[in-house]
Amino acid sequence: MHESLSALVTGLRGVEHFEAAATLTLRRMLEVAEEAVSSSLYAGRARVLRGMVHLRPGDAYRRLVSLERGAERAQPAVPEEGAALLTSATAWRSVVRYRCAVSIDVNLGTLEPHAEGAEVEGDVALSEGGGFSSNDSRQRFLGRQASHVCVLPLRAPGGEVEGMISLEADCPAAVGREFVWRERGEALQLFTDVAAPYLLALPSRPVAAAEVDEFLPVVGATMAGLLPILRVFAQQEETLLVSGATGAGKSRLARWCHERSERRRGAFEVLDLVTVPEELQMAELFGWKKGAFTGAMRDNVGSVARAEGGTLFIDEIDKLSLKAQAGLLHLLEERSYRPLGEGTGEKRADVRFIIGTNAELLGAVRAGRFREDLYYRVNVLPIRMPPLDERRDEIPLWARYMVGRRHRERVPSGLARLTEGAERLLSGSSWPGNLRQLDNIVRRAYTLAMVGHGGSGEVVMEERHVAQALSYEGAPGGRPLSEALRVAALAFVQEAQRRGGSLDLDLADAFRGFVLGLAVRQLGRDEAFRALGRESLVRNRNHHKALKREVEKVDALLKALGEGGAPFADLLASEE
Ligand SMILES: Nc1ncnc2c1ncn2[C@@H]1O[C@H](COP(=O)(O)OP(=O)(O)OP(=O)(O)O)[C@@H](O)[C@H]1O
Repeated sequence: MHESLSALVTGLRGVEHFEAAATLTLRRMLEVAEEAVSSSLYAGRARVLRGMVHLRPGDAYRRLVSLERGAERAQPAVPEEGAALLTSATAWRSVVRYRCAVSIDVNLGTLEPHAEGAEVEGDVALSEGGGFSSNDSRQRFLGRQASHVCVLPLRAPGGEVEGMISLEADCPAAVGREFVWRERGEALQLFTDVAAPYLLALPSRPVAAAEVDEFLPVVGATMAGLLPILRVFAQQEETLLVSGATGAGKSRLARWCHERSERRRGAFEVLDLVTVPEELQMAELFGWKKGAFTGAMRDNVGSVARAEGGTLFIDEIDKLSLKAQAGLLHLLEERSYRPLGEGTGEKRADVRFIIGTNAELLGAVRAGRFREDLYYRVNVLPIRMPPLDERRDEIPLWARYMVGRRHRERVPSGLARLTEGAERLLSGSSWPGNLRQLDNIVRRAYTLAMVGHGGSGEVVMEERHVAQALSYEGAPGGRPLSEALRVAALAFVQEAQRRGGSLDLDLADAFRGFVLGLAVRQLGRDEAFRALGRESLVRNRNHHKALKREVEKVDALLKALGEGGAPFADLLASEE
């Protein structure tokens, strides 16, 4: 065992991607399981099937890898038939709750934590909140022949459970009896603990972004890591929960999933609860019959009926009233509903649900504003859309895509582009409003660029257009200056670290140059110096020297970064 453990450590030191680390770890752990089976009383009557690594910090899936026993080569993050290879929400909750290995007897529906003294859970706890209660998770295990499953927590250095490793075996002879998991539990946990720092820290292997389309036109490094999971989630019938900040692109992602599902030929319906008053939510969802309430002049189908055979995306779910929550829960559990004013009989709903939220739903549960049973019912396949600030590599790509789209709306042929400086400025800004805010700025900058455009030839969006568009963003709700500075400082530190000491602290003085350069560009020379409290420099005709000194610091920084260029040279030239 020690040999196997040190071989794992050596192997992990040499890998660069999460997928490789996960495959290596699973291979070793499956060997341990196999040895245990062959020396147990189930030798010859049990098969070790597969293992899975599943990262889920903050309660949303981040990465997923599975390895079939006997598969020698590293396999894709999610195999083609991956639809069946999801872990169970119940298993995940048990690992988070007990923070130790847990054995699951799928046929009996029991789960047993390995730690001494931890209480044993039976059917009741398993059926709590949407896991095995809906039979989906259990069916998933049964569907892939797993009778006995061991789940082990992946713990971060602070002790938080940020993922899990699960191992599956087929051993009908052991139904209701102790399987090998408990006996080898400590060893398996040791492998898990050794691998945890690598699994939790390594980036995902970049994937070919074949999935790119108008709903997900840009896939940077972070989104590339999520794509394998999204691809699997898209094909499920179970409810998908998409969380993320406002404007991050949740509804487009929901549409992307619909387009990749078996239901793509059906309707994609959106019900945004922000736009529906509480008293009308039930009616909007389920529809109504003429006379069901004052003002109901004729029959009306609701969102569920419109989405029949397709997908219903319900956005801002936390805005749902408690009454409508009860209605939705019934719908999700029974797959049936009754339009308002319909006397008897329920309609069947053949709909896949995708739920969107930018609120922290568990907080709403704790505050008593959201039903716990509904929370578990919608939290089956959770995914978090990262904010734009967590996928900054995408900013210039999105900007180019948005400019192109905007231009085509106005002029079907012809070209529009951003200058390097314009892209750099967008990349350096922060985006609390995410893609929606970026889209707004790009549109504004495009309009500004069109003002000076003669009407023919390429439209070029320059840095000054972007700067001007950004200047309108000083509205409340924008990021405070101190925070923006913190983000910039952090970027500087990270870059310095990456370059191993070649980025001198004095180069951070470039900030003054950026401030002055951008101010002159936006406000004009005199007004800029006045706004920044240096009017006297203009009066004494010292302003040119001051401007030159400061923008040279910008040039020095860009040179050190290897980017080159002199973004404010034109300001100096016009003074000469
Ligand atoms: N694929 C895309 N193509 C073009 N623009 C996009 C795309 N995705 C997002 N955007 C821009 O971002 C805006 C917000 O996108 P979306 O509505 O999907 O976000 P959301 O996370 O659902 O927002 P909210 O939580 O506020 O409902 C869009 O209106 C559009 O301006």
